[in-house]
Amino acid sequence: MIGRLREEVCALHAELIRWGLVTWTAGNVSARVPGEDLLVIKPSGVGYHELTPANMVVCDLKGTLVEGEHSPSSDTEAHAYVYRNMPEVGGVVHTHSPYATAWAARGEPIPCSITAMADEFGGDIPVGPFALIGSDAIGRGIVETLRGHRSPAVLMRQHGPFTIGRTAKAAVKAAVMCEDVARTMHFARQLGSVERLPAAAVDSLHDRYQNVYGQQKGAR
Ligand SMILES: O=C(CO)[C@@H](O)[C@@H](O)COP(=O)(O)O
Repeated sequence: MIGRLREEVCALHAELIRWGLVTWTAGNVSARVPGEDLLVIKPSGVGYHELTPANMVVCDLKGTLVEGEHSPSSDTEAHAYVYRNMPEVGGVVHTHSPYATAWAARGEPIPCSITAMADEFGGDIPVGPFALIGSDAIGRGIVETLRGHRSPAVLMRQHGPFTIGRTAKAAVKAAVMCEDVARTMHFARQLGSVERLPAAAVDSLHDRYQNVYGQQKGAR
């Protein structure tokens, strides 16, 4: 299981580069090890082109290194705090994607004014508190903001987006969609005012997208 997760987490880091969500060594992806108090995450400060399944790091859910030659990501404690406090979460992602990070820099939630936001986020993308790196403060801010919230993304104030998902792949998808809607809403706001969708429409769109869209059972 851990070997497969090393491969999956390594491959998902390449998606952050592919979708233009990170610069240099910023950002990180982790996956919970099912049934274990463990997570797999990238090594800190290692270039994306140098990441391999073998240099992924295994930590316990306090953020302590369990297996690996490298120091774990600076955000390991934040990811670990989320896993300890949100048992339904299987993956956590952090990026510095430019448009979402610009909304975070302003401390402004992204208003749910387009159907793509209702689909993936079920409402606004909220802002979490500013917190310094290197403790579980960021993790506390993520959990405080997202617990009971439909959005899988939070804009940590003056820092950048963190996303969660049932799997690491779902958390990466949320990070990709977060940057996509942050960009669209940036353009919309630049050229005029925007209006939120009616709550009933958001509920209906979110339900369809989460439960029917695509090849899900009952889609036909
Ligand atoms: O923003 C932060 C920490 O929150 C960056 O240092 C982070 O994106 C990358 O750090 P790591 O290389 O994962 O240690």
